[in-house]
Amino acid sequence: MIKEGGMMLKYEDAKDIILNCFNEVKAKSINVIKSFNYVLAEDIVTIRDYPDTKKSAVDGFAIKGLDRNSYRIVNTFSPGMQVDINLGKGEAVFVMTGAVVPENADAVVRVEDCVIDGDIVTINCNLTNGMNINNIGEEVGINQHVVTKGVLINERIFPILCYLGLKEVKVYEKPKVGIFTTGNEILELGEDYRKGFVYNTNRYIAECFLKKLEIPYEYYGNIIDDENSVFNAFAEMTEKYDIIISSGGISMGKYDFVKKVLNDKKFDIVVNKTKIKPGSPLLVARNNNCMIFGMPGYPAAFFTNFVLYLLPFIKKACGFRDFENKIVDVILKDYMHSRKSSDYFNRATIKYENGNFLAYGVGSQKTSHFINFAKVNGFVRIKEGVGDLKAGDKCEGLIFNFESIL
Ligand SMILES: Nc1nc2c(c(=O)[nH]1)N[C@H]1C(S)=C(S)[C@@H](COP(=O)(O)OP(=O)(O)OC[C@H]3O[C@@H](n4cnc5c(N)ncnc54)[C@H](O)[C@@H]3O)O[C@H]1N2
Ligand code: MOO
Repeated sequence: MIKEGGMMLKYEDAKDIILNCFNEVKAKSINVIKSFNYVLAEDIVTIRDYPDTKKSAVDGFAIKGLDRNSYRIVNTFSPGMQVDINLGKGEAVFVMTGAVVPENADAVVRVEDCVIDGDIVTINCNLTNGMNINNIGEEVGINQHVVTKGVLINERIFPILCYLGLKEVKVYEKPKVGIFTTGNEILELGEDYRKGFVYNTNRYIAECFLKKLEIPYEYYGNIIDDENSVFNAFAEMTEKYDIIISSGGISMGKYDFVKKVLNDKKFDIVVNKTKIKPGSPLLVARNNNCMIFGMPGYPAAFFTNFVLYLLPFIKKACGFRDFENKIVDVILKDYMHSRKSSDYFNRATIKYENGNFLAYGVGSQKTSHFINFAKVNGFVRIKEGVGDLKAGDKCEGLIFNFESIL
């Protein structure tokens, strides 16, 4: 157990310890219809050719023989019809877009390029072999690997599973998350404001990230600053959840009971404080198969820790292959403050302009300030020992909301 006074962990070391605490993710088979927003737990391989018959790419006439311009129409086929005829030389069939064309057809001619007179069709364009025919396996052949496991079944992947006609798919089970906040001064939304109180923000920071990933969670409530209540919350929740997120009560205050309970009771502390700003007082503990994240109370510190440590952990627990945050090289557009004693994660607006990621400051970096997070889509990481940076300097940027850049 790492107790107070132990070595504060560097960011990467803490992240590695947290990510390594991780139990194997279980997979289950579910109906494809229910698989949206799960992470795929198997590679997807085609079980047939696409298409698996020759098909017409246009509404037109499938013809046999390219040495003439008039053909006798012998049939009409629309998509889905079984086509088991072969054409004789000089014969044509009217085929709709997507219809199967006879195996031995040489080409399909668009209806606009034809003149129809009774059962004779005359062609008004140049003919080339195979024109307007989609051939067997031309999109993807049988036994081809088309989607790799570990990706989110999102609006790109889900339609592919439908296109392939899969019924069941293997996905990773999602972790069950429990959240609670602490503090006598916390008001829930909708409660009348009382001077000196704060509205519960951290609950919703957690909920927003979890909702976006469609991870099931329960909010246990706000626990008053009382040791037994905090202990009972942890004891009850470790039975029910894979991940517990608590907020507040982990610094040096008289009523910081989260820290006291996690340190004094049977929980196995794996991280106690990390050398970052904001949000150094992070406590991560394990209890059997449950991971407990005792997060700092200030919303700016809670948010930063969520992005740096919890998000990669949760994504790994969901089975994501790419669970780490996106790191880019940024050029600073504004001065950024740091102290050499820690890694400073300066909140920033990161934009992509003329081939470079540019990081703009958003004003205050005080942990007790939060409102400017409205402009934040990433952090500029000024590493320990570096000191302040000025406009034009290069640095490492971490983007947690890539959509905001595009
Ligand atoms: N003597 C010391 N004091 C502090 C230290 C230290 O090392 N020695 N560390 C400071 C640092 S760094 C941070 S960060 C904070 C962390 O404090 P806690 O995690 O114990 O959080 P609380 O004291 O409970 O609350 C801090 C602040 O945040 C507000 N808060 C709490 N929960 C919520 C919530 N759910 N939604 C919105 N705001 C919340 C709370 O009212 C306080 O204002 O400790 C420093 N102190
Ligand atoms: O690290 Mo604390 O987050 O300075 O306020």
